[in-house]
Amino acid sequence: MPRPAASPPDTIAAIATAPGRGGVGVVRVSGAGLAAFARELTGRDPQPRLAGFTRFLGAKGEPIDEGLLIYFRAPASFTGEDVIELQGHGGPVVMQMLLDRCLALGARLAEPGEFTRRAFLNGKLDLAQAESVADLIEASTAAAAQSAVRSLSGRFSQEIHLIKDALIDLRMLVEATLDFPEEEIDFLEKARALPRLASIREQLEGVLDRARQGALLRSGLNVVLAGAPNVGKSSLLNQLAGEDRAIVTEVAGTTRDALRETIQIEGIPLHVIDTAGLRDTSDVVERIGIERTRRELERADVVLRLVDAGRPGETEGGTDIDLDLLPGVECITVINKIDLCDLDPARVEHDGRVELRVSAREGLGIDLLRKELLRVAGWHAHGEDVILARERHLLALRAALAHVRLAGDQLSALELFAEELRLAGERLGEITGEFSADDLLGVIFSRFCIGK
Ligand SMILES: Nc1nc2c(c(=O)[nH]1)N(C=O)[C@@H](CNc1ccc(C(=O)N[C@@H](CCC(=O)O)C(=O)O)cc1)CN2
Ligand SMILES: Nc1nc2c(ncn2[C@@H]2O[C@H](COP(=O)(O)OP(=O)(O)OP(=O)(O)O)[C@@H](O)[C@H]2O)c(=O)[nH]1
Ligand SMILES: [Mg+2]
Repeated sequence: MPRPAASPPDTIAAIATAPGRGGVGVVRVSGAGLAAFARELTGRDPQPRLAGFTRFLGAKGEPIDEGLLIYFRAPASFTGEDVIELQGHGGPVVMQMLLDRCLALGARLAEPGEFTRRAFLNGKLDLAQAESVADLIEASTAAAAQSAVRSLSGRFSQEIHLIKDALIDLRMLVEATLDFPEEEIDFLEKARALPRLASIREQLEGVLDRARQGALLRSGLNVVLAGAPNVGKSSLLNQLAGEDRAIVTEVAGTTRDALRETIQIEGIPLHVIDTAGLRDTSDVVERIGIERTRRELERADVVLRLVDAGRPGETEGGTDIDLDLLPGVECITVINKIDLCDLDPARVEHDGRVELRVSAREGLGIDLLRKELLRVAGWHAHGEDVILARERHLLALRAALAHVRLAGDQLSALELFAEELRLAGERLGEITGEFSADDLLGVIFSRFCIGK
């Protein structure tokens, strides 16, 4: 929703391309009256939305660089304000000189996310779309990027609007009936209020489920490899990563520091953490490493508890993980080194606990392990359906669903029924930014990179 601006906005500028050297670099400027700004910079009048080859001039008319200038006249721009882009040669020094020139012409340095924030405030994007801009830039897998693009195009927002509209329709009916109390019961029948409420609930549940999948796609899972020394944790990390990342030796106590490697399975980022083997030791360095293992275990979503197939009970002075200390953490027991005792790769389940038999060194049973990781992660979605949600969206969806469920319990008190529907709609409005406080916007946009 566009908001009226009190006074003309400052002109902001930033280098929009990544730091470092590249073929082309872009300085972006947004504000009011930028045609004059462009004239000072190039010595000629810019043509809206035409990329013109020009020289970019310094204060004394000396050339800083030559490149393309694009002038987007408000409101037809990314931010909805006048925007100019200086597309110059992509070196850090020349980019900084172009930026300094813009600052000298009256622009100030943009804050992180400020261009996108202005796009939001000018009604070019809603809040969920603005967030998806950052998610797209940060996406660590192609699947996550595709989901972010769908949100950017407004698919997620549209679904939220549809549910919100259904809530409003139902509420209007209820409020109309409030004036005729004797007809309340009739109303519920005639307006098919209950089936309509049930349908809204189902839609919300569906969106929430797909959003949970998206949250997984967005942030991934922490998978911690833990167990006694020498059971093959580092070998398993290397096998999952497909390259030699961790040092592997036959010496117990090789890994000292936790090592983190992000892999992906079907587009889900998994942050696999190799840790120091657990045992009582007098070695100072190793003790600190083991302390770190325990910290990683506390942050884990999934623990792969490794055991040596040849010596299942025995831990070479090592200690096993105390699962009781890790409530809510999924644990998969991985029996490693099956090649040494003629076992086949397998997935075995007893007492609800899953055990996988693998050989990290020979690469046996690794596919089973990958599948199992997806299963415990709760991944069951198919590409198109996933909504790349943030924690903020999940909270709002859950709260909206709770209000819709409460409404179902309030059929004998229509005022309360209507109030729950109103609250549910309000929570959904938070997602698209219709009811967002300034401090929330501050938090969201400050996490963007500069120039975005
Ligand atoms: N050079 C360049 N590439 C870029 C961007 C940019 O700002 N500059 N973008 C920055 O993120 C993204 C593209 N996003 C954009 C979104 C809207 C408009 C824009 O001019 N919108 C106008 C006109 C639309 C039209 O003609 O159909 C508008 O919305 O009114 C431009 C870029 C990615 N690529
Ligand atoms: N035969 C066989 N040997 C393995 C297998 N996995 C690991 N090993 C060997 O076991 C030894 C220890 O492997 P690592 O991966 O370093 O074990 P770790 O659990 O990381 O050990 P620490 O870092 O000391 O805690 C190495 O000699 C590996 O080659 C396997 O599947 N089969
Ligand atoms: Mg190791």
